Amino acid sequence: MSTLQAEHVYKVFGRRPGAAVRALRDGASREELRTDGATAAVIDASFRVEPGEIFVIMGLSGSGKSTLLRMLNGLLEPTDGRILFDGRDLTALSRRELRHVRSTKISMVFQHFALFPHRSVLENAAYGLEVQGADRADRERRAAEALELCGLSGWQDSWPDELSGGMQQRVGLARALATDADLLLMDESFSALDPLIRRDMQDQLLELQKTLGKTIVFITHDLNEAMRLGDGIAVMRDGRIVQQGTAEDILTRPADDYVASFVQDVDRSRVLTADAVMTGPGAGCSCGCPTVTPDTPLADLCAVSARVPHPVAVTGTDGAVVGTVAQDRLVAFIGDEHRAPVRCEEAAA
Ligand SMILES: Nc1ncnc2c1ncn2[C@@H]1O[C@H](COP(=O)(O)OP(=O)(O)OP(=O)(O)O)[C@@H](O)[C@H]1O
Repeated sequence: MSTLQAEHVYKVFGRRPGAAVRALRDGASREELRTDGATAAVIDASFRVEPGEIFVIMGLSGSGKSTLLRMLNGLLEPTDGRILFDGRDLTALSRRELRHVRSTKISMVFQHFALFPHRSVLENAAYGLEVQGADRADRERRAAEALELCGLSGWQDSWPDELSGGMQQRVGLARALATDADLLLMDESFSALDPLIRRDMQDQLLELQKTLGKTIVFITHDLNEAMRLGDGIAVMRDGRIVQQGTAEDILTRPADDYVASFVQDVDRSRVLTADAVMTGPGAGCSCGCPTVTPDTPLADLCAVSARVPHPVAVTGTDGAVVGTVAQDRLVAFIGDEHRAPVRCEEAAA
């Protein structure tokens, strides 16, 4: 499993990129650079993706996501800063070494499935292995395994145009998985799919991730998708990462008004879980009423809370009470209200 790290990475397109980075460090704005003919696509991006983690880079169009992703797989060279893959500086590798890393350690899954129309599903899934130079029997075996993982066994001999959009994207995913690469880079991979199929794909990715434990960087402009998938999320705006954290961090402590305006439409009851709202275990509960686990979404916690006449106990894997959630606190979190509750007479005063 692999670690990926970006250290103060900049990418400037256009005139005098080195001078533009110095100007940015001295406080110049992106607009000022633009009048000088330079576009600062990525500005001072730093993050670390741990092995087996799904790291989501989220931002609107033009915020710099794709440029950042292309630097992560060495397709673009940073104007400044370093990309470390398993501790090795990608920018310091020779072309040959970089090609080797890209074909064996890193796989990409694109938004538009990029399948070859005149190759069968199996041949499409085997494409990355062909690039690696694997022999035919090996490629077919590994591609068939990957297709099975993605729920496509039985479709090996079909042509891409016989498959629905969701299935084609699964072939794209199988192609990325077949190579055994540790790092998957997914660029808006589910954005072209209908909402229900998109949700299915997200579930399937989370399911696969449990067994395969890849290190995944996932680009999206959809905050709900980011929150469903991401162990860690970076929110980009105008080339900068304006906030990094878990879905809960971003939802409950947005770094600025921009992030706050983004999260206002998120369904908090589905994203937040019991451990975000629980307080200390207190006296616990011995009456045998229903309890929840820390990863229970608030929507499900509400259902339990409605049936229990006192705070709901949150229990760990060993059954011990690790926290409690009072109903007023639960309602406050769903309503994005963090102040202490007030009593009627105080409210009226
Ligand atoms: N090759 C290039 N030359 C000049 N400017 C570029 C180049 N590639 C990207 N840019 C600019 O860099 C900025 C960031 O673009 P980028 O494509 O990385 O954003 P994005 O968040 O991925 O957007 P989208 O979701 O629309 O792809 C934009 O202003 C874009 O116009």
